[in-house]
Amino acid sequence: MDAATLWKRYRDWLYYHEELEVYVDISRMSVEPDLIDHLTPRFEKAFQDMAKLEQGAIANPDEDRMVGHYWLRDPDLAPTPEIRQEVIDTLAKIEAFVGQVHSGQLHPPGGDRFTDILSVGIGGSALGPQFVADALAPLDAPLAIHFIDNSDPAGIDRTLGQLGDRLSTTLVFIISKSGGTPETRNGMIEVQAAFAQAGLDFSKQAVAITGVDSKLDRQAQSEGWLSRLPMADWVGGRTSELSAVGLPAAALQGIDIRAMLAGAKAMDAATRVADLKTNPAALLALAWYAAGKGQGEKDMVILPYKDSLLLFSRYLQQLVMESLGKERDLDGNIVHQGIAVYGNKGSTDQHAYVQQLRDGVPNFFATFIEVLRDRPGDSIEIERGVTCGDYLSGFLQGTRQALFDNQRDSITITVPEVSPYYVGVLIALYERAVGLYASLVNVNAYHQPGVEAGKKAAATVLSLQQKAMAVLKESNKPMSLEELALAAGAPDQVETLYRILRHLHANGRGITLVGNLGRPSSLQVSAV
Ligand SMILES: O=P(O)(O)OC[C@H]1O[C@](O)(CO)[C@@H](O)[C@@H]1O
Repeated sequence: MDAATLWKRYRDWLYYHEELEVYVDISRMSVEPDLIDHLTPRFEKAFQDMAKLEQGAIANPDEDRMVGHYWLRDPDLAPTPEIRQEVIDTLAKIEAFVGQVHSGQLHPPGGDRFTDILSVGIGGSALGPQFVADALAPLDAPLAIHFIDNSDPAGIDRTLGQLGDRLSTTLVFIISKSGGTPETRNGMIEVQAAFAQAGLDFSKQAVAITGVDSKLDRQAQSEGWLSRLPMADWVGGRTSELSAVGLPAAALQGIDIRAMLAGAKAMDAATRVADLKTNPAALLALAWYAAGKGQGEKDMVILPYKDSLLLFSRYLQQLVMESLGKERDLDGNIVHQGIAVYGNKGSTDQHAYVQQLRDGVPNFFATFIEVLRDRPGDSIEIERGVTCGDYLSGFLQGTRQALFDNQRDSITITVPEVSPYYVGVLIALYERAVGLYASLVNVNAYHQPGVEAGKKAAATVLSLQQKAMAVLKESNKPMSLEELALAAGAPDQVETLYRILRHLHANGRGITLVGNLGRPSSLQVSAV
């Protein structure tokens, strides 16, 4: 394509929202006019689907739930006065709680002020708060945040070690919509044990953020925890950052949550427009469709050229992959849908995997996130007339060009700055794009049946471990793996058993393994 044609194409496709000061450029994506014609009726349906969802339709038929994250930033859109009031009351409760913590009215038993937050949660109950903290928390945040988002003992120790003596002034958030996620439960029990060991009263420093009347909610109530903040049934984990999941921690760190909500609300309005070329989320959905032929054939590589947006790709990974990665479509057909998402940040990635993006397997499209303002205040010149920020900007343009020259497509999203408002804008933009794309490819974006399989299998493994240990304690002679599996009632689970025993052995957990560890059939196992 010659320069004049490309420049025309750029101008034809460029989306700019004057009030929001946000640009979306899909001119470097191969979108054929035929595709637009083909998708126009589907987009009409997608816009209608989103309108129905915002009006309170059951958008998640499997779970018989409404999907209402849009109401969080504009309660007037809520489908009933009760939900509207629920949103307003929860925000008021969050702000009152934050005010009391900041003023010291709510304080730990052993100090005047809380100094830290320890946020325990996983998936949607962690990724939003992590992204927002990394993007926006000021260096002198009133409270510093730490996360436990896994069942990894060493990871938990590391986080607790970082807190050290400040555990006595740490506010603990246990965040789980369902209130029953094992990793979060495990993290909570570990933290409770650390409190007990330090002679501290966990309940005086703990806050439950969970669905009303969940197991966690009931526990917090019966143990008299410091506070309980409600998660609405109609907010999904991966769209919960602007709910009680993300707002309390953000506000405690001194982040302007009203600005985050305002940014999301403004982007919601911009993406409500039922017209493909003037709706930035629809443009993204169209570009994704064009790249992967509506079947996720190309991965989405997110390249924010700003350090503070580093975790955006991890956040989007859940939002996009848990929403779109589905075996069946809404009619029950097997479709194996999804778009793989990964990314890090530019220009750092230019010295890592951009080599493959430029020259290697062409199985992706890139999304550049450009931030116009380099830093608050002026920059020094690195060379005559050139700043560090000019370099970053040049690297972005250069990589975009180099990819295009080698037939690698890219989208560019441009925002003026990284601020609470624009984090809200970006979250809302992608939430809507995912909703629209899901409608284009006819999948339910709001359930996650696939996650259950791994959870069930893990429960089976732990149950086998308990049975095997019980058998070993009863037995007075060493057994082979096959004998033990048979005695534990799982003759076809020898490999699983071998791996369980190897792990127990490595941790000195009451078994002896004699034989060659690399030759399972040589092993004899007994209880210590
Ligand atoms: O907030 P919860 O209920 O603990 O769930 C955490 C995460 O687990 C999932 O349900 C998947 O297992 C996610 O969808 C969710 O964000």
